[in-house]
Amino acid sequence: MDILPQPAYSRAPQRRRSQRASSKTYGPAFDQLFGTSPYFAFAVDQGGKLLAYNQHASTVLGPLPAQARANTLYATWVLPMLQNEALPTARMRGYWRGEVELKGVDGSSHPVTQTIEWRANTEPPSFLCLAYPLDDYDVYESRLRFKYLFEAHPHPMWVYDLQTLRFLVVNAAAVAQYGYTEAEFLHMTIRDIRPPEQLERLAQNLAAAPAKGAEQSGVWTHRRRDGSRMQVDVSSHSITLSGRPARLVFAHDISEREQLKLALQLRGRALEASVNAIVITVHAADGDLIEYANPAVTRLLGHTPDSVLGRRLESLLDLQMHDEQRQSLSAAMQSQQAMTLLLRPRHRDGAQLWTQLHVAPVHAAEGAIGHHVCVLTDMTAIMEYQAQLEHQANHDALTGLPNRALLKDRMAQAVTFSQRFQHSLWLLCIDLDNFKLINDHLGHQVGDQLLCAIAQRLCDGAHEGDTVARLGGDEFVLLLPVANQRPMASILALLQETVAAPVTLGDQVVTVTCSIGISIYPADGSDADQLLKHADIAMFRAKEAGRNQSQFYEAAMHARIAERALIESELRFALARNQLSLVYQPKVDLHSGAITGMEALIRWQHPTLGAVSPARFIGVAEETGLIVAIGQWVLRTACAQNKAWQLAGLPPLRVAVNLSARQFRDHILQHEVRTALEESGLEAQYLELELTESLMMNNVDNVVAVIADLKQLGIALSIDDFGTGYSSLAYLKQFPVDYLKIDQSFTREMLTEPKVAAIVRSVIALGQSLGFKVIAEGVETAEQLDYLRQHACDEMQGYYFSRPLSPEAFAELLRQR
Ligand SMILES: Nc1nc2c(ncn2[C@@H]2O[C@@H]3COP(=O)(O)O[C@H]4[C@@H](O)[C@H](n5cnc6c(=O)[nH]c(N)nc65)O[C@@H]4COP(=O)(O)O[C@H]3[C@H]2O)c(=O)[nH]1
Repeated sequence: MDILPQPAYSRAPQRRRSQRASSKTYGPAFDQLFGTSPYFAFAVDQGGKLLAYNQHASTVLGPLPAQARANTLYATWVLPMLQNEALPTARMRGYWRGEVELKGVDGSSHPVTQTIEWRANTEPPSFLCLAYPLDDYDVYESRLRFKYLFEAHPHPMWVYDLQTLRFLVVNAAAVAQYGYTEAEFLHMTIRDIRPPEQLERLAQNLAAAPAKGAEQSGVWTHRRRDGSRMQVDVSSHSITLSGRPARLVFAHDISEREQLKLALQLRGRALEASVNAIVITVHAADGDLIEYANPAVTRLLGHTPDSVLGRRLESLLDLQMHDEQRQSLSAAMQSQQAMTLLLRPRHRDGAQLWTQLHVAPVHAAEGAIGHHVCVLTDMTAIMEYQAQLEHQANHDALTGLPNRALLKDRMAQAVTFSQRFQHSLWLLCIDLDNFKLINDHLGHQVGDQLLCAIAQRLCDGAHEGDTVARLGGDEFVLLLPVANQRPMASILALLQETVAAPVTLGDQVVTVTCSIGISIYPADGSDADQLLKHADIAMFRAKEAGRNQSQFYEAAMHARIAERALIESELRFALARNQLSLVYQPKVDLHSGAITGMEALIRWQHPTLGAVSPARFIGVAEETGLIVAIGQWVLRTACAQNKAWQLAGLPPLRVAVNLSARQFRDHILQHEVRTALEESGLEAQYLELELTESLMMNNVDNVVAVIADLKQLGIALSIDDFGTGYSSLAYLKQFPVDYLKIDQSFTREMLTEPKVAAIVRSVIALGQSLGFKVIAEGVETAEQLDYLRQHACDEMQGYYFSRPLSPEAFAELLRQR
């Protein structure tokens, strides 16, 4: 094993011939190989008889006595240990190596490393013994060093022949780590432990092998016996082994280290690439200081990582404004456990953020907390979105006012407050009058703008603590929590004035009034729902009472609302269930007494409610829109009935049908009228439509256009309830009407109220001067009849002549006359 630094005397090997004495018995090959070797070389047979020895052995150990040479070696050069242990072991295993002391003939002692190889194929079979002298202490010590550095080295080491690339010697760690036995290694070349893709690199490396002794190193992939691979850090030195150029290789398995390095690199990269700001603080006597900050810190807080090193986390987060958060942070940094906090740090530019801070303590080897890993997640967008969602859930999208949900919440708080401090609480339900008309005529955009403008005005007038809410549509609510300290009457008046002030929307000026319903805590309800319901009822009452009014809730209103709800639900099925019918009231010429026509009046016979008068359900039908379908049915039924009477031979008369404003709004009236006439076959001159005065005056432009269309068909038109609305004479003359109908309230009072009588006379004179016929409704007495006749009223309608009659009764009346 001459990989040891060679002893001084071996550097100039004596190339003398070996003793020839035994060459015949052991063969010339021995002389050739070992004759001039600077080491001890000798061969013995199984009995210990010396077969050959080289010159170095004979020179250093001394020539053997003749009988020893002839008989046995043991008595001279070899210690008993060699005889008793080494040779039997070599015989058994093929090889033995160990340190022994050879004994010179003169009694001198020669420490050597002895290798013994069993050679079964020589004649006779023999042991080839090679020994390296260790008599020099340095050599001995380097041998020991070798033992520990090479053989017992924990990392694989080997020597390979630079020409054949064969392994010449491998250590135990190589055997253990590569999985090959030592014998297998010695039959392999260094190519065998390389994966194919590295062979070219190996070849290049070998070609560029450095000069003797120079170190070469690099990271390679090696293959184990089982095919698995490992990353090895290889360093090698050129040496000479048995006179041949070789390289001593040291291979350090760095697979784990590389994996660890990769894992660390990945983690480092993850830290750098994290969208969350990550800060590592180190524990210091007077508080934790920042030791590391990733780039996300800049994105989140505006500070560069370098600029925050050595600072405190608390100062980085700039939490001066938030005492409580500062305390929580300090508690988290002192806690032994991971903690998560919601904080409001400040960006370097002053912007307030929302962040979630997760603080995790890192324990040092001794167990104490050495570091804290602090992860800051930007929650600003999430929190803002959450706030936005909350706002959306609690506010009206159009006006931004609190919606019903938030109003109820505020009401619940206000009720609690009022209970505790014995205050009263007012709830005002404000509904815009005729808002639907504005929407329909001016468009939804203008409608929306108007709602926003009204919302703004209500807010402007509200006191601190009041809530202005929008419940949808044109309905606003005002919650006045400490109302008993305020002059409510003036508040209501001011409210109505505020709403009614003209609003300029683009190039239009819009004016809208409102109806206000008021409920008061605790008198009108003990909770939000009740108070809202009752304010709503009162608001409906205000609307019924003629709009632009305010109305306080009264218990009786509740019954009316309940009845209205009942009517509404039942009316939906009235048509389909054939519960509706028409009665006809004759119109009579005041001069001739002849029947000139009849007004068709609707009747509803309900199985449980009985006969429901039009006064109870027409208004509901108009509000719910059911009047459109009901109106169509009335029109078709009246036309069909009139035609049926004519076909039955009765004198042709004109049937008058009442129209509601809603029927005008849907723009299908002309179509409906034509269809009713066509289906029934009735000529247009036998149909009259009665329009109320307020209907005509509220939609002048639209009504004028529709009336012009209808008049072209040839039908007659009358203005119903004349005198109850606010007719403008300027408009009146635009309508091509045939009749003015004096409202029955005037007929009823004209004989007792001189002013009413004057109105009646004026209407008659006005109508006739405009070319209309005038008909008085509700004539019940002969006196009324006389008065009307006296003042040249054209026609009358009333119980005095006849109540409304069923079709059969009406036909009978006609027949009798
Ligand atoms: N006290 C008294 N009343 C008299 C007298 N003569 C007639 N009346 C009643 O006066 C109302 C006249 O009808 P209107 O003014 O058009 O007033 C009608 C009309 O506005 C509406 N209406 C009735 N039928 C219809 C319909 O088919 N369509 C529409 N849109 N409204 C209708 O309902 C209102 C009430 O109808 P009715 O209850 O049938 O009431 C009828 C009639 O029965 C009298 O001498 N004394």
